[in-house]
Amino acid sequence: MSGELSPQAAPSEQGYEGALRPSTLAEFVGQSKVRSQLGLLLDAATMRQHTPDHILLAGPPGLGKTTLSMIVAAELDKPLHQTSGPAIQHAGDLAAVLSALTPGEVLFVDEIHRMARSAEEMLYLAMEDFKVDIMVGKGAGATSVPLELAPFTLVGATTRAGLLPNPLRDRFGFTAHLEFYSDDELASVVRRAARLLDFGISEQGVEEIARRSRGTPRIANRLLRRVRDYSLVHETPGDTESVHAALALYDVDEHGLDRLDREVLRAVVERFSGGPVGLSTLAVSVGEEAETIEAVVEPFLVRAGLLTRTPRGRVATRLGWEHVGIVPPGAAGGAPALI
Ligand SMILES: Nc1ncnc2c1ncn2[C@@H]1O[C@H](COP(=O)(O)OP(=O)(O)OP(=O)(O)O)[C@@H](O)[C@H]1O
Repeated sequence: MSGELSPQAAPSEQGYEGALRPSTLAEFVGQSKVRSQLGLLLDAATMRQHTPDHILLAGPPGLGKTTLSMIVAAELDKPLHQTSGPAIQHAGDLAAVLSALTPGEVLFVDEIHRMARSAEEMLYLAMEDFKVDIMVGKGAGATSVPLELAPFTLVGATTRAGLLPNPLRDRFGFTAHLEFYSDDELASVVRRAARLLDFGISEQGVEEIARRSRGTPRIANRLLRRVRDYSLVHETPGDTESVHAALALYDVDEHGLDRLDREVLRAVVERFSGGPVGLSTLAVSVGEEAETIEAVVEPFLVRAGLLTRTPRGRVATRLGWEHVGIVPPGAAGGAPALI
């Protein structure tokens, strides 16, 4: 198995990321509901010999959206064309991609919520009727020429499903909401990756990495690679001590919070007295993009019970205060106004 990951096959860390991707639905760990729903959709389409409905994958980064798009193409035995919303800035960019698709091809558009409006409108017709109208010429002499497309399946991925306009969202026949993974599921991801990387790690080491991976397979794989580096350089076994030492070096705390998670939580508690604080104010205060805070940091802090979102802004929970090492107001016997 480690032959797949030989230096020739994967000369870089990015290569390892790709090599660790499961390539079938059966190998894909967790998300059991999504797996069965997707499996049924693909099986039925194969039996009918039709292209399946368009698929929208929604959820925080690193939960397997790109991996699932590759699996969809592999299960259908069709080629995959990958692009992303930010790469489609004009309707013409999309027309070029769509007109080059072969029958049954799977088109993966990552960050689909960031596609240009003009392209979105072209996509509606393409998704529904496998047609686009191409504008030829300029000004008063411009004419629209209809162009037939090969039937294709669009797999759109978004970290912010709420930003998709309704007409686009409605044209997907199936929407999968990916959830954070449980510690047990992440332990399976780590075990599988360790086997592929040919790295001997104790069961306690696996569980410790799983616990600190913010519910996210990409992070689990990344932490495993850092522990593997640590063991190699320090000539230590892949045990809990190596996991603790490596993760301490990379600022991952015992709950899996990284530097940015802690900074956001600390800002809410220390600078805004626990909140409520608005997203943009919070983003400025930690010097990060509001979108990163909303899509990457918050979902995990909310899930970990450290932060809540209220109509008036973000509020640190009692656990959140305790996590940054500050006694919440009212905790010593006063009237607690905390969640
Ligand atoms: N269910 C899973 N089982 C095993 N490994 C997984 C699973 N999901 C994701 N991974 C691993 O996590 C890594 C990240 O997954 P992927 O790139 O598919 O996430 P993503 O949701 O597309 O993230 P982003 O939105 O940031 O592009 C992959 O390299 C893959 O090895």
